[in-house]
Amino acid sequence: MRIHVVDHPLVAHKLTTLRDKRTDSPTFRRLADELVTLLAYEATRDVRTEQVDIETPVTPTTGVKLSYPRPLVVPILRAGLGMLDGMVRLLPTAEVGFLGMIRNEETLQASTYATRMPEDLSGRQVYVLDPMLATGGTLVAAIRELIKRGADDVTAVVLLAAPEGVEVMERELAGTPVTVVTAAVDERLNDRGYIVPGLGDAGDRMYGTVD
Ligand SMILES: O=P(O)(O)OC[C@H]1O[C@H](OP(=O)(O)OP(=O)(O)O)[C@H](O)[C@@H]1O
Ligand SMILES: O=c1cc[nH]c(=O)[nH]1
Ligand SMILES: [Mg+2]
Repeated sequence: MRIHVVDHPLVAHKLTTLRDKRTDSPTFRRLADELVTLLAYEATRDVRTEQVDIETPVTPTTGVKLSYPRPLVVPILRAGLGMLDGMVRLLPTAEVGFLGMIRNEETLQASTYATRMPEDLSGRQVYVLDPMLATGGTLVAAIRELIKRGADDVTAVVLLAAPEGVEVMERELAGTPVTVVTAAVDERLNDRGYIVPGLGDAGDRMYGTVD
């Protein structure tokens, strides 16, 4: 597994506002969207392309276009949904699948409550979106499902990662074609499995849940 931490002042600036507990839900959603677009630029560095012949008003030339089969983008509901628009803005022809997953806040075990994506992902590049890589349980389960369906290149785009979760992914997904692109790797997890300093519960902050 490869990990790429995007080191850029605009990313750091937006992430700082996202972390701030005073940032309200509409601003949180807008910043998450902008941040994903910046991360997507790095995450798609190896997106597959093919050569294409075109004519400019001046002369024939060759360029590139995204290859078929099209990439698949999979947001992990709920919080990953807030990253979808920012990603498909850069990849407008991508197909979109969905995975609904929830982490039990007592046991920290992830479970899947909804799956809607192609059965056969052979030869497909897949971009998984989830703002938080905490214990790693959610992303490991999601990526195992994608690889089981035949995906041969998976990139997870996350806003924040914990070192514990990165270690779990490296161990559990060793030898698989997986890359993680993130805005930061934070200090640690607390005893409730939250990232420190983190940004709190991404889904709650994005959608205004207060329970
Ligand atoms: O790395 P892990 O320890 O598995 O934790 C990370 C997961 O927890 C959060 O989702 P949550 O279960 O809160 O669901 P939500 O998006 O519906 O709020 C987050 O969006 C990740 O999916
Ligand atoms: O810090 C964390 C950990 C898991 N899920 C979140 O939303 N935030
Ligand atoms: Mg949540």
